[in-house]
Amino acid sequence: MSDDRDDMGQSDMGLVVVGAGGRMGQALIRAVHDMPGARIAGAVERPGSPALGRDAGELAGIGPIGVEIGDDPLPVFARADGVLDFTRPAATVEFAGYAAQARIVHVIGTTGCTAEDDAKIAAAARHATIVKSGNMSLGVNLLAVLVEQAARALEARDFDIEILEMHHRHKVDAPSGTALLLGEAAAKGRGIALADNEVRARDGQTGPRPEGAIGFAALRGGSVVGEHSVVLAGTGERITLGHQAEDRAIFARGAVKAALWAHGKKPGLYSMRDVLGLN
Ligand SMILES: NC(=O)C1=CN([C@@H]2O[C@H](COP(=O)(O)OP(=O)(O)OC[C@H]3O[C@@H](n4cnc5c(N)ncnc54)[C@H](OP(=O)(O)O)[C@@H]3O)[C@@H](O)[C@H]2O)C=CC1
Ligand SMILES: O=C(O)C1=N[C@H](C(=O)O)C[C@H](O)C1
Repeated sequence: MSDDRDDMGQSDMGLVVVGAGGRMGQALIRAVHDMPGARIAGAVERPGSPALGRDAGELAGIGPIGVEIGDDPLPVFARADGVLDFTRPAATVEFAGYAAQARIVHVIGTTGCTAEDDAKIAAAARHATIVKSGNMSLGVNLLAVLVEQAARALEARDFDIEILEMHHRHKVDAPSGTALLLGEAAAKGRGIALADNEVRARDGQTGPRPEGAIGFAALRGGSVVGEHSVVLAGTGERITLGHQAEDRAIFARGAVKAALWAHGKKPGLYSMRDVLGLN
């Protein structure tokens, strides 16, 4: 644990960044470095990663911080207060188990998890304090509240809901975690289950649109950080609610704030809406 104590004698929260060589991993290193009350307790990458042995700060562009990227999470988790995890579903499930063993905070930004992955994460939340969200930004979580309200106010027989997202060419999952989060918000507003009403793709002779469906469309290309629009399409008018992410720093700052919020909370599975007080 840390010796870095503030004026009140409180020590900073020690955070491990897993996937430290990735796009979000590097943004997280910078965000923890800049955030009062938090410090980097470790940096982990997958075995065989070219980032192994590098200084995490140097790789993230802030200069050396004396934290070498390693490939063994267990000893690093054992001396940390929390984990920031934007990696891949299989890795995240494994890290949730380790966070549960260590009884620490696990902030999960990884998207593309299956229902089976989510069940394992929920089981880990019996012992770990987990905050999981498809989007850690303030803007998107506020947008989700607005989408829920709009979906509640506008009836399914009058307004169709379509969710459009665009991301960079490297993204490996679709629809995005954010699109699904917004779909859940719309479904909640309508009082329906997303799983029973979602249309994830359209191709060929699709037939007319079923009333009450929530449709998704995903675009991939270039360096787009993340753009989401929720279209409520009526007859003769259309409402569009949207968010454009310009910098990954918004997700990284949100994740560090989530960790600080979760520190000392009892084990359980929390969302970013809990963290931001939007529930
Ligand atoms: N919730 C949110 O607010 C946000 C969520 N995301 C999500 O975060 C995830 C990561 O995105 P991004 O940073 O762009 O992707 P990257 O591919 O750039 O980063 C993922 C990193 O995790 C590493 N990794 C994979 N497996 C392991 C493992 N077992 N142990 C340690 N590290 C591992 C990868 O290594 P390698 O490349 O060598 O395999 C890579 O460095 C995605 O699911 C994305 O959708 C992204 C932005 C915001
Ligand atoms: O992969 C990304 O980049 C992003 N993933 C998240 C998602 O799937 O919604 C969040 C953000 O849009 C960037």
